[in-house]
Amino acid sequence: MTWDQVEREVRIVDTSLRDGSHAMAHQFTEENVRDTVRALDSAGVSLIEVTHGDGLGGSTFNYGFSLVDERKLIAAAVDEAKQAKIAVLLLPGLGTVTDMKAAADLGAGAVRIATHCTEADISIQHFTEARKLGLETVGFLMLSHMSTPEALAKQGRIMVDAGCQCVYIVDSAGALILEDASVRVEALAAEFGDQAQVGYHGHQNMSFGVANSVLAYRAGARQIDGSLVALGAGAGNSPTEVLATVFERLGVKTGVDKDILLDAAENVVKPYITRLPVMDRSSIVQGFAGVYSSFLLHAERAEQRYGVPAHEILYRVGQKRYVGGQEDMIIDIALQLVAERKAS
Ligand SMILES: CC[C@H](O)CC(=O)C(=O)O
Ligand SMILES: [Mn+2]
Repeated sequence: MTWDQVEREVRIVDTSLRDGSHAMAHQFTEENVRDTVRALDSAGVSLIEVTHGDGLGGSTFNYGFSLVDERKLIAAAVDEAKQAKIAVLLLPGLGTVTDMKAAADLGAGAVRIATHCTEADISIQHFTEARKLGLETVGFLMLSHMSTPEALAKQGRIMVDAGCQCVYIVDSAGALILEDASVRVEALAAEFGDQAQVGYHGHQNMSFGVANSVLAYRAGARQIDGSLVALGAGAGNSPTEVLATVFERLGVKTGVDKDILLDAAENVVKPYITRLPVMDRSSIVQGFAGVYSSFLLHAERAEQRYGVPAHEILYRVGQKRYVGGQEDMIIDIALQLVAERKAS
């Protein structure tokens, strides 16, 4: 059975094995992937994302090397999934069309193409090629808090015209608070009508992941991301098991079995997590200052190396409005802070 045959009013998409890769410092084993996909698949989750945290081709010095080649992990996920489709993430400029074709050859059925929220035009070629490959297509407008609903709708329109079937408001920094999320979703839904769906991807840095997801659904979002045990960058994503429980309590059909997800969170994912996502000072600062969640571990490493607190580094990153791809600049900020401390 495919996801569109099951009665569901909203589709819960799981990104534990992609966004969670940031929190795991990209150290997923094949066994982690197999166990997690088996559990999600049996719970009825119809789309499961598996890739390096920064998408296809992300295993590099700048972003951090994967323990296991992501192609091996994608193949393992495809092998375990009985009903679910496996999705891969691609950031144009980091991942290539060749990487996307290789993922499709391995059996991936969907690609989620992510750009900074003002740069949708760099995704056009990738959407065109993805549709030729017969992949389901999703667009991510990352760091959506940095733009207005109207501007986001225009960027979403670029993706839809290029062949994207669902555009996400991505709260990469966990910076959106309640209406901030719903007005953005509403603007996209009004722009697309029935030409494309709208999705919502939340982070828990200021604890709004699940609440924003409910508001996003009410504003018209039909795909909502989560991660088991919130496993994701920063303070993590909206927990998949909580999304399923809350939607069931609200009487919104998701087509997934919350009890299997609750069991998977406790007994499959929690035992292998090396660093539980938490709302601590650094991740809360990320939400407040609007900093990309995946910068957290980079800032923590800079703290270890240069002796300046990660939360101070992250404040400065927020002031400078850095975006994805500027991970190496975190070191510059740490060095500046060291110099300022010496000078004072
Ligand atoms: C580097 C890609 C990024 O982690 C995508 C995402 O999940 C987000 O922006 O929140
Ligand atoms: Mn994310």
